[in-house]
Amino acid sequence: MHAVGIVAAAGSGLRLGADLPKALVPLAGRPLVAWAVDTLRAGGAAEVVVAVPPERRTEFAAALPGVRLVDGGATRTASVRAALAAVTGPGCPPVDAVLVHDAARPLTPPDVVARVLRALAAGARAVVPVLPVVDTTVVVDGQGIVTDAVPRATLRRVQTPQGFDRRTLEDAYDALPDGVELTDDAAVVRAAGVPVQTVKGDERAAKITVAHDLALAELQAVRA
Ligand SMILES: Nc1ccn([C@@H]2O[C@H](COP(=O)(O)OP(=O)(O)OP(=O)(O)O)[C@@H](O)[C@H]2O)c(=O)n1
Ligand SMILES: C[C@](O)(CO)[C@H](O)COP(=O)(O)O
Repeated sequence: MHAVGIVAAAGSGLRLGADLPKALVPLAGRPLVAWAVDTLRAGGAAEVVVAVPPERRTEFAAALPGVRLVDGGATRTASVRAALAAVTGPGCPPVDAVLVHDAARPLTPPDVVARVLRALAAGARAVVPVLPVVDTTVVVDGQGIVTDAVPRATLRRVQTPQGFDRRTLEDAYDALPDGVELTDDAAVVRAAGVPVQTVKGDERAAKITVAHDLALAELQAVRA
């Protein structure tokens, strides 16, 4: 199966609060985005394209020598849409599958990529890695008072990379009206009525959102 990888790396990382775009923040001396590119390659992506903040292209090019960059957009949905057009548009080599990964999940083991690819090869049109919810989960009102508890046996935390049959992902993005922003690509294909299959995720694929996440990842990277 010929799979291409897209890394969404055009976010600013407001919640992390670094003085660099989050994808350029170093983890064990290497930018987060470089870890994410390596994961996709090691897991089986034949080519990787990275959506970057247009105004920071020079720094991303220096961090990722030889990697194809595209200008990302103001939202994750816009960034993935731009990268998808670049890897599947007219004149691009034929591609069976697309893997969409977050630069913000640098320590994702290549095994997760391989599980997603195996599910696609077995016939799934859309695949996401997931983990169970381990905390009691509640609903609160406007005053922060708990009003209900959510049964969690069927809840899952969704990670990346998410894998798609190429045509399925293209058609779903084409059908998504401009201006509609969804938090991930599985939501885009679900909006088009496509069933999304799950495979086992990995705690090491945690997303770096706040400073504590980066501190934990540093410890993990040192031990790996
Ligand atoms: N316009 C955007 C926004 C986000 N992303 C990417 O989507 C992934 C997941 O987003 P998140 O972790 O929420 O990153 P940020 O949007 O940068 O974080 P924040 O909301 O704290 O600013 C990240 O790898 C981020 O670079 C992107 O490519 N383009
Ligand atoms: C794509 C994602 O990482 C899956 O868990 C997540 O939805 C991104 O979250 P964001 O906060 O909306 O960027």
